[in-house]
Amino acid sequence: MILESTAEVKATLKKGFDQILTPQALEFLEMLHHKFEPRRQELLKRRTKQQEKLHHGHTLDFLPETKEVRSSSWKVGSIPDDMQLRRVEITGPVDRKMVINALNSGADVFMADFEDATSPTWENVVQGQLNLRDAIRRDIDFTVQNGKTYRLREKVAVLNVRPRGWHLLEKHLLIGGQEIAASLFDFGLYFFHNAKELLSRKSGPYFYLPKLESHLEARLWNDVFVAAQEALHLPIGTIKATVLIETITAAFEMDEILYELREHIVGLNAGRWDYIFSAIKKFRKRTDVLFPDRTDITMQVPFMKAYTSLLVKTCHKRGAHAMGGMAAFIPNRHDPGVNENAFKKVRADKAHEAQAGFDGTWVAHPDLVPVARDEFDKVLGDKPHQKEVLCEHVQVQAEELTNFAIHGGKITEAGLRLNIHVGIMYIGSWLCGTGAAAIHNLMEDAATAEISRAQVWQWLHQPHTTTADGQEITEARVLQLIQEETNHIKEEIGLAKFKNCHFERASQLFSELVLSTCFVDFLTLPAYKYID
Ligand SMILES: CC(=O)SCCNC(=O)CCNC(=O)[C@H](O)C(C)(C)COP(=O)(O)OP(=O)(O)OC[C@H]1O[C@@H](n2cnc3c(N)ncnc32)[C@H](O)[C@@H]1OP(=O)(O)O
Ligand SMILES: O=CC(=O)O
Ligand SMILES: [Mg+2]
Repeated sequence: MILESTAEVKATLKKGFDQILTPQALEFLEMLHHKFEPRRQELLKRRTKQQEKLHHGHTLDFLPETKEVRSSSWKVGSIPDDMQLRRVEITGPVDRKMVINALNSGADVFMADFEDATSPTWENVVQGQLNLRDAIRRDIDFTVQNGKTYRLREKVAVLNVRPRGWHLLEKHLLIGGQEIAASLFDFGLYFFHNAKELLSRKSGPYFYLPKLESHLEARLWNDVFVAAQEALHLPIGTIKATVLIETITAAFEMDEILYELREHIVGLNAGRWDYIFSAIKKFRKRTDVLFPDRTDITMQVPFMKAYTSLLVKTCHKRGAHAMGGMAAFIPNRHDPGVNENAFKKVRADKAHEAQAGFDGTWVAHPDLVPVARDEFDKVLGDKPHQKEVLCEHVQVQAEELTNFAIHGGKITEAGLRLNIHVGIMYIGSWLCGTGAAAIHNLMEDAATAEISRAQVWQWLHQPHTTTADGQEITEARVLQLIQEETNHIKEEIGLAKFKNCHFERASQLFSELVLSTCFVDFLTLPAYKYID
């Protein structure tokens, strides 16, 4: 029986978009939606229930019901040749120039990002698919106003794609009147159009999976992969994925996540920024857990060290790559001082990661590729990875993953102000269609901005929180600082940009997010209402 399609695109189709949103591709998305939407919704409800339990004093621990998975001996499946060496991975949004620059950057892998680094306007997400499709076929160029043309070099980075997380919807595609999950939209279109082409070019459909909160969410991805491969008559295991461990709940289920996806997974990545956000979010009401200024939550604090060392150990035990994360320092080609600082900071961060046993890492900017490579080369030499480092001495208990004490950490007026400034700047940029921005020489994206607004929320809603000078953080004080920082931003970027990019709305949204007694799970959920 042939069912009539119920897919409905609620947006205009720009030039070329019809080549992505073909009837066959929509039919494929429809199949994924019908098969998996009910489970996605159940899993989101499960997140809410778990949060309630944490509010009521429960803490996190390794799962008794999956003890066998942790204690038995098994390994992940085969890893394709072109995913063996991933010493340096560049990440970035999916706009045409950036895609070409990233593929040409000299990095081993390019993670094209529909998540933290992309503001998911209709234009960005569909044009992004077109850009990736063209890049895979080496049929891509881009000319800027001054006449400079961008083209692919002979040797380019291996492409991995990060679809949006399970919590987001794509409002422009309805299936039977229901908005499709953004994860299925991004994954489905990329896979449908490119899987076979990639295989013919001796690569494959490779993904990064963001913001998973449990192994059951990994199981859902695994089932999506199986259904997608079957639909295109491709062998199971064709898809390969790296899962970001960037929620504190997932840190307790790393073995289980690898196991659920064992035919498809090649590694775990330490997504440090969302991880910090998740720790704040999950424990935001616990009066014994009050996080200091964002700048004090470094990779060296106990809970971050515990999680990253457990990640390396778990990956290596199971034959998977352990991938490091993003140092936020961004160079500036016009400012040698900023450059020098960024290189120094990133070098130190990458040196730590390489020594801790990671097999590769992320950079946010092409100029950082050689810096990160250099530090990994020093430790790895000629080897593609260091999976033989088993870290058997590492013993991480639940208490260490949830030991949020930060020696010497303080909440300061400057830290409060900075969080407000960065939060509004980032939301303004996101509403204007840009999902990653250099703000005061730091890379800010959806994950880092979440930390800023979650911290202000926590400091305001935990009774009688004070800054180091003894002043209480009250609603009136936060509102005053929001007003002052909004004015500073207006001066900094100029009235025209302030108005055109809806910074007033960004400031309003930031206020709502931090003042509301009910914590909003992701800032991108309410912000999505304001973009087309
Ligand atoms: C927490 C996480 O999830 S981290 C992963 C998600 N975040 C990201 O991926 C952020 C990626 N980085 C970026 O988007 C950018 O580097 C920014 C926005 C931070 C800074 O970008 P810019 O302000 O354009 O930097 P800058 O002006 O120094 O760029 C110089 C050149 O490098 C290019 N470039 C900079 N970053 C990247 C990148 N990540 N990928 C490809 N090209 C890049 C620019 O396009 C520019 O090219 P051009 O000279 O041909 O015009
Ligand atoms: O996605 C990466 C992160 O740090 O968050
Ligand atoms: Mg993230």
